[in-house]
Order: sequence, then C-alpha cells, then structure tokens
Amino acid sequence: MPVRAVVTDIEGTTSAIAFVKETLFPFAERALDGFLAQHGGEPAVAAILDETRALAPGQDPAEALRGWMARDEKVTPLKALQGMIWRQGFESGALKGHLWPDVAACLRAWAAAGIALRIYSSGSVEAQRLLFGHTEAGDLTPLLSGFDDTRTGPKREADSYAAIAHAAGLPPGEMLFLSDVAEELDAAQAAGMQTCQLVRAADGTVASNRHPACATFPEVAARFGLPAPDEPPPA
Ligand SMILES: CSCCC(=O)C(=O)COP(=O)(O)O
Ligand SMILES: [Mg+2]
Repeated sequence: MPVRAVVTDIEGTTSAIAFVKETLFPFAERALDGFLAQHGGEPAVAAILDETRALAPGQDPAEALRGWMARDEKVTPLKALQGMIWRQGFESGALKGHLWPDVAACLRAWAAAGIALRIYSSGSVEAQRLLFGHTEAGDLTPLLSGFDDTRTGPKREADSYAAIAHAAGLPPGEMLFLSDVAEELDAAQAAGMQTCQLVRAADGTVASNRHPACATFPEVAARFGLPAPDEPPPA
C-alpha cells in the first residue's frame, strides 16, 4: 500500500540518543530547582506539580521529577516540564535540535511530494516543536502537520496509533511509523500501520527482526517508495 503519511519518533530515530541523554536531560536537571522557584506558582507549572504528586504520593515533587529524570522514565508531567525548561535554551541559542545528517533533506523531499509528516515522541509536543524549530538545518516545523506525545497515549499501545491515524484522517495502512524501539513498532503494526525500525549505528540500536530495518532515512525512502532527496546529506 502506498505511504501517504510518515509518523516519526525522535530519540534514536531522527536524533541521537546521546543528544537527548547528554545534552537535553542534563540541561533540564541543572535548571530544575531554579525553574520551579521562579515559575512554580504559574498555573501550567502548578498543574504539572499536582500531576507529579498524584503519581508519586508522599514524595517531594522536585525529588520525584529528579528521580524520573535519572532513570529516564517517560512520565508525562516530567516530559511536559522538561519542554518548558528547554524553551529558554532553544530560544536563547544555547540548545540546537540535533538531527542525523540524512533526516532534514528527506523530510523536505517527502513534504514536497505531499506526504503528511507527523511526530510521535515521549518528548512533549512543546519540546518537539522547539527541537524541530531550532535545528542546524533551520526551522522544520512548517513541514510537520501533526505532533503527538504521551498525552495521546502510551507509545507501546495500539490505541495510541489508532488515535494518531484518526487525527490524520488516513487509514492506518497508508501510514508509516518510524522508531528505534521494537515494542513501539509492534503497537503501531497492531493498529494497522506500516513500520520500520531505525537502526542507527551510532546509537547502538539492535535490529529486532520483527520489522523492516533501515540505517538512514534515504534507506527508508528506497524501501517504502518515498521520494529521495535531490541533494546528498552533508558529510
Ligand atoms: C525534544 S524531544 C525530547 C526527547 C525526549 O525527551 C524523549 O523522551 C524522547 O523519546 P522518544 O519517544 O522520541 O524516543
Ligand atoms: Mg525513540
């Protein structure tokens, strides 16, 4: 079936795991206490702290958030708060959204051919917009027609992918989900989507054998009949 929409994960798929773990997470960790001291009374931040207390009863919310960060737990209020903290970094230029060198040219070629492009990541929608709005290849958000995070649903549950297909207004079979995590691909496949695992050598991803595997976006293009970019990716 032809692919009319591509839904992509971020960490391990468009972007290096090391960028998330060694740049983004430490940035949020360093800024956490100051951010809560300055913004803790604002309604959006107070709501995140309430969500945190509900998920970690009896624990100081800042400590709960710090623990989730240390264990890389994809907990929705943590992800929302990280997005808010990263805003300052992206907008000041202290942070640049990392994309593997093959990604931007393919996204441009696919969008130009009328393929709908969407993001589905554990990173909050705010963080997704910031990352794609501030990449070394420029602002790529005009190429993207939809953003979903774990408020849509857990990434390992088929219903989340059904909801994404519904929001895109397409049959799931005409949508291709890209991720480094086999369990996420299993869920997308259970919802009827086409799937491809990104096995990025630098990320040390191990191919699952349950899904087609590609090392780069141009390989994805070749395998799924998507247009390839005109220009070669920068070295
Ligand atoms: C700017 S997105 C930050 C990435 C992040 O926090 C994360 O947890 C990524 O998880 P993914 O679902 O994209 O693998
Ligand atoms: Mg990932």
